[in-house]
Amino acid sequence: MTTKHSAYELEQKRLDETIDLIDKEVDWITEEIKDPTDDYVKQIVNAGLAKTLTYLTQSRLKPYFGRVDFMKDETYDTDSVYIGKRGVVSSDTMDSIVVDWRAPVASLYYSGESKDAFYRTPQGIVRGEVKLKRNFAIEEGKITGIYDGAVKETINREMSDPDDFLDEGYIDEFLSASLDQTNDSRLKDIVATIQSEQNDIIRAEKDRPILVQGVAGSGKTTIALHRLSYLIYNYQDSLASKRFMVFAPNRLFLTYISEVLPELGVEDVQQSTFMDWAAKLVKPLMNKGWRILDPNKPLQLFFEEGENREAQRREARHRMHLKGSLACKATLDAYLADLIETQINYKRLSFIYSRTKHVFAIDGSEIKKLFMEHYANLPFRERLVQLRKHLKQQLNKMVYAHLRELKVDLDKQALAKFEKNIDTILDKYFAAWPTLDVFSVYTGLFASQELLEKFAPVELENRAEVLADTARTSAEIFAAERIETEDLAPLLYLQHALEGMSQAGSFDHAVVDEAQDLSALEILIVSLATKRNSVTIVGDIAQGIHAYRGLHSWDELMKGVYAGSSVQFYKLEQSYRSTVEIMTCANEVLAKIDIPDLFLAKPVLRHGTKPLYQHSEKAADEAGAVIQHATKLADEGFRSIAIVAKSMEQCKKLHKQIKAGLPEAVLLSSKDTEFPEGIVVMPAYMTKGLQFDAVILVGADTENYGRNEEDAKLLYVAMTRPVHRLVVLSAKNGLTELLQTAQVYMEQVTEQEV
Ligand SMILES: Nc1ncnc2c1ncn2[C@@H]1O[C@H](COP(=O)(O)OP(=O)(O)OP(=O)(O)O)[C@@H](O)[C@H]1O
Repeated sequence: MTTKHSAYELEQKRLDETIDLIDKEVDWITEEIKDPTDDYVKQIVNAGLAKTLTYLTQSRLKPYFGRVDFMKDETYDTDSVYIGKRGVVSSDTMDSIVVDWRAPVASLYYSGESKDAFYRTPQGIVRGEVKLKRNFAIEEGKITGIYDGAVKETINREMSDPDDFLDEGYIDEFLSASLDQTNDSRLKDIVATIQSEQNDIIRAEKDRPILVQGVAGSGKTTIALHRLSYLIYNYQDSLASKRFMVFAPNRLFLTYISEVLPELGVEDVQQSTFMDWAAKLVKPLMNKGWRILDPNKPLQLFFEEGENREAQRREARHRMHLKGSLACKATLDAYLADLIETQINYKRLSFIYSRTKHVFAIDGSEIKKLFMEHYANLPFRERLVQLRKHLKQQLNKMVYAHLRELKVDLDKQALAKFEKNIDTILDKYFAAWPTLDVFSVYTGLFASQELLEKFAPVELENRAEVLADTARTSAEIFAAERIETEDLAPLLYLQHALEGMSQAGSFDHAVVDEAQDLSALEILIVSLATKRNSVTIVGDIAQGIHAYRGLHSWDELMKGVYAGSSVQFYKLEQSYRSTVEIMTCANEVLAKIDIPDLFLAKPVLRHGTKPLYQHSEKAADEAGAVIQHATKLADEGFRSIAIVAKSMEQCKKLHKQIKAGLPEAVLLSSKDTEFPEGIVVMPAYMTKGLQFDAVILVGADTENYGRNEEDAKLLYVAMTRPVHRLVVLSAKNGLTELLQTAQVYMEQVTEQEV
């Protein structure tokens, strides 16, 4: 396979030549930019050259990872294209020595076709046949592996049902080799091993909503970021990466992903949680002295222990669910329409011209029609502006016609006075119209059961109870001059309807990661803030741990937010993160509950050791087991180890208990933004989206995880975080029922055996 490959000599020669050429490029660029210059244009050129120089210097000993031979239908010529992280062009000949992975022709390397292959260029589609797909493992300028599997794989797939391959967990040799090498759990670029179904998403059309349901570890976060890189490379004239936005669930996660961004050449994208971004926009709308409640309060309410919390949880669930739904949008729309219909007195607009006693008038019904129908698609405030403009023009026209009739020739000054008078008349007319302030309209509506009952859609499930709970508990929150994070999206929607959202269309492209955590209304707001619906929304319904908020089915977006648009839905079922042994156990958990639209992960064929399971009779012994396992895993060389308990309270307690035995363990909370290597202790709900070499799951017992959807999903999230090792610990009354069948796939150990 490696040095014995028949093409080894030729390929090594080609690599040596490429390195020589890069060295020449490095020399001339170094020479070119060595002297500082006052010439502004040259400064810009030099800055570009300096970037190229940095990349060439870093990549010279590994300038590419793949090759594709393509015979064009038109000419029957076969070109060999070498593909790397960035393109390399010889400045002597202007030949492309290495092609950037994002270039149109490079899609041949990733797409599954071999015969009837094609790629798109701005000039049109180029068709032909892929003769060879070759992967290289290169270290320090030496080829250490040549893999020609890719075309074989395609042919095999063509011959049998592609699903058979997925069922078998098919994996090509090169991918297998690169996954095996993973001893660093940080997010990294995957340009050398992007799979065909991932490539389709990365290269999907720019101006349409892309929705991706991908199982745990299927590469959703990774490919969403690669898509940004692809878009910026191919549309640099119309897109700017600083107008890209990545929404992710927490600040820790943002730090986690930001490390891969420079690798992908998109380091200056904006990143935020939806809440931080929305809060910034909503604050100027709020009354003085009002605050936004701590977003962690609901998590604690739902995941922390506490007595008599059931009623409180039910009310909160009703309220938060309604505020994130499209039913909320419908309620706001209906209320606004009613305000516009009933609160505005569409009076006749008239005035008398004192000189002639002529009455100029526009009928109230005409004004109403203009406002309610003609300008219906504009925000309220804009409608007022347009209506006023229109009325002024109409009055002016009438006045001029009248003056012409009377053959009165007014001088410039008199005309200006006339116009001023019309302005005064209009000022008076509109002064009687309500101002409809966003914040008061919203708080007024949601604190009133009567108004909610009047305007909420009739088909709302469990309507009476939901509306009563929502109005009563919202009124309580508002009375304390607070709003909660669930109020942000409805407030922004109302701002959009009344004033026009201040951030409307401000992003060139937006990525929503872990989209199952956002509500349909929040996703609608992201779309309103993004030009031409250019959004990539990735998530996994099976990892939706918030029963009280978030998406419960993709239909909420497909048939709701994006109904009537050219939305594209993709499914990723192959999982790349964890070993077969870990994923088998995790899948057993999901099988215990009944989730509609469930997508089970198919792990790639990467094997490891069985997850370990240890039960401690006494709860106090569990901490000892944690220390023992964590120390052993660290000794084995695993660099990132997460100790995961269900709640923050439990984590704090555990952290204290293990401190003496594991002084290096760091307790992470949702306020943390740094993501340290080594041993961390964190609650399960915060592990979402992250990955670790090993996870020690503490307290996997009946008391913590009941057989219900919420707990099962939370457990699943925690179990799908490790790349290599999983240890499950239980105490008290034994292993949770959710793991009963998974137990056969785990190796049970005792304290002495660890
Ligand atoms: N084509 C690929 N080649 C190599 N590694 C891959 C590939 N696709 C995904 N991976 C790896 O799989 C792991 C999981 O990727 P990522 O975190 O993007 O998945 P995810 O779908 O967002 O996961 P989750 O929903 O569980 O948070 C990462 O280590 C990533 O590098």
